[in-house]
Amino acid sequence: MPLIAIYNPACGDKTGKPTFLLYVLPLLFGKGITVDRKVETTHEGHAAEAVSEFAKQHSGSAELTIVLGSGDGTLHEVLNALYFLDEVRGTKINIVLVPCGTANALFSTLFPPSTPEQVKEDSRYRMGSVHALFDGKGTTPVSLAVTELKGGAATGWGTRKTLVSAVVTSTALHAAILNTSESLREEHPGLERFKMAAQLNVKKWFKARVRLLPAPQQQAPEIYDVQSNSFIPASHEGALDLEGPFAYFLSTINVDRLEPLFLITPLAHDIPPPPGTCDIVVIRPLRDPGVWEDTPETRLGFVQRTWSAMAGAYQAGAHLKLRYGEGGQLVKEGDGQSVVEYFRCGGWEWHPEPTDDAAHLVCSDGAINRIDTGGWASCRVSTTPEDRPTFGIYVE
Ligand SMILES: Nc1ncnc2c1ncn2[C@@H]1O[C@H](COP(=O)(O)OP(=O)(O)OP(=O)(O)O)[C@@H](O)[C@H]1O
Repeated sequence: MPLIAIYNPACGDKTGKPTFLLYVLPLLFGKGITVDRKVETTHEGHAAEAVSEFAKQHSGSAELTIVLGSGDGTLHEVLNALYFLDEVRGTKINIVLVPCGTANALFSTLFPPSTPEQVKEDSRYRMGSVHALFDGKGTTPVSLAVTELKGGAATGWGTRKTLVSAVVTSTALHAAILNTSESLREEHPGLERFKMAAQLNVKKWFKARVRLLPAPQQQAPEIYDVQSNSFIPASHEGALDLEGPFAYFLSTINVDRLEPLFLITPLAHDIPPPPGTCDIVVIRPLRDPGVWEDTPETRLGFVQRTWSAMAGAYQAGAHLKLRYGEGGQLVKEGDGQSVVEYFRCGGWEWHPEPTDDAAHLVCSDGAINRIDTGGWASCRVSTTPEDRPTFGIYVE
């Protein structure tokens, strides 16, 4: 089976190159596995170029293997390059994932670490996917969310850009954090840059309207009900509209976390999602009984609510229990409004208010894109993989 090994030497704490030279390539060699091409990426987009060229050369192969040393961003590049390539329609793409990035959301979901340091320091743990290849284990399918950025009146109404995500698609605070964090990468290569970026953006509210769409097998989008610990229909039929403003709007597939210990969508693990669905976490400040309007004061006052929810995600998903108590304080029990709304459905539309520039950012696995003024974004979990390649990751 054709096999390409690619590593990004610049991602995370820049250990991709020594990891491949000291561990991955010798292990493959020791097992007699032929590496048809080896690529050290030299620039953004290089991984996409390399896999596209390799796939074209091996057009017609039923399967291709990619040994990838990266974070979620380079994986995103690879998936986007191959998803749209005619030469690999119907091809099974098997990925051996070696975590070399900053957050490594997909790897740490598939291989939950016992400590956050394990992803950086435990070389046996980091080779989990490599060993799964050796052991002849099958691959776990990777679901994909397809996001279309639609133009506005000034730029034409059609689809301006299509993005494929395997981890996260978000707007609002999370997209703002990823946008800011890129400028901090050089000085702060570790996870701390996401916390610094959060500090800089947490006061913002994002003006938009959302439509949640049911998956093919759902009558309606579903919402998590903490009392019954299950998902229940969120509307009587069809789509569900959510009015903003939003503090947080984020959807995931394949993962329950965005960092080894940041479990933002923990139900993706606890209540396994049916095919064709994504998990969505929303925070809307106007659900707070103490917030009547959008003013600089209410935005400032809400900051602590958002921090509490984010802190809960770091405490094994405790944010799902947070609700507004009678005195306005946050509590973990009772029947007050939940701070976080947790949905499961087939996709969503995000319609930003044209005047709110910050609401126009869309994050797709860490890559930041901008919706045209007057435009909107449509995200759907892919349910028609027949005319596309399929992707799987080797997991122990
Ligand atoms: N040699 C290079 N120099 C600079 N950037 C590169 C190079 N090779 C690849 N890139 C880019 O580096 C970016 C970051 O990579 P990646 O997302 O995999 O790591 P990360 O951001 O550290 O980890 P994570 O996404 O898990 O937080 C990608 O957008 C990729 O295109």
